[in-house]
Amino acid sequence: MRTRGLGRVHDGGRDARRALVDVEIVIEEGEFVCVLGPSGSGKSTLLAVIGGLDRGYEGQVELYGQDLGRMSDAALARLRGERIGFVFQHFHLLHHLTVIENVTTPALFDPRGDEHACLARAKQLLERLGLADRAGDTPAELSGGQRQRVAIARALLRKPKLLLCDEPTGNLDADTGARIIELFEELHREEGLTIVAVTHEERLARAATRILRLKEGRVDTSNEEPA
Ligand SMILES: Nc1ncnc2c1ncn2[C@@H]1O[C@H](COP(=O)(O)OP(=O)(O)OP(=O)(O)O)[C@@H](O)[C@H]1O
Repeated sequence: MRTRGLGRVHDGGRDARRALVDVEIVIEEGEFVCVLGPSGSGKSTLLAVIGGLDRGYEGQVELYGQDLGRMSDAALARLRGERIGFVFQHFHLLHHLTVIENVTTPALFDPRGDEHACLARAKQLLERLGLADRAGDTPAELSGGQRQRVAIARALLRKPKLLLCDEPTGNLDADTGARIIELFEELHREEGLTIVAVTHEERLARAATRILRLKEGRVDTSNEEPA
C-alpha cells in the first residue's frame, strides 16, 4: 500500500476540515502497523481511504499495485471483498441476525463461495474468539466486548490479506483484549496477515512491528521509535 500526496477535506459547510494533509506512507505486505495520534488527527479517515471506502480524497492511493482512484466502484468492491477485512469502531453488526449469521453474511455475496467451508470457518473463528456458545444469539444479547469479537470474526472470515481495524480492543476487558492481541500476532506471524490498527492502547501498539503517528492530519515523524 502506498499513498502519494494524500489529502482529505471533510465538507462541513463553511467549516471544512482537513482530515489528512500530504500523507506519504508505504506499508509492505506482512507488516503489523499501529496508527497512533490524538483524537481528530485523521486516523479513522486514513483507514477508510486506504481501505477503499472513502473515495473523496486528493492524491494517490495504490493498493496491491492498483491505483484506487482509477478503479470502478464495482472493481473496488471486489478488491475489498477479496483482500480486505474491516473492523469498525462501532462494529456495524446487523441486529436482526444471529452472531453466526452476522459472521457469514458478507461471504454469502461471493458467488464462488463454498457455504459449508464458510460455516466451518465461522464456527472455528467463534471458537477461537471465545464465542462458540453465543452463535445463536443476536447482538442485542451480547456485551460490547462480545460484539467487538463478532466483528473481528466477520472481518477474518474470508481470509483477507489486509486487516484494517479501528480501535479493535477499545471495548474489551484486559483479558479479552490480550486474547485479541494474541490472535492478531498469530495471524500476522503464521498467515502473513498485514494488519493496520488504529488504537489508543499501549498493549496493542507494543505488539505492532511499526508505529505510525498522525498529528493534525499529517504523519508525525518527530517522535520516531522502533516498535
Ligand atoms: N464525515 C465527516 N464529516 C465532517 N468532518 C469529519 C468527518 N469525519 C471526520 N471528520 C473530521 O476530520 C478530522 C479527522 O477525523 P478522524 O475521525 O479521521 O480522526 P481520528 O484521529 O480517527 O479521531 P478519534 O481518535 O477521535 O476517532 C476531525 O476534525 C473530524 O471532525
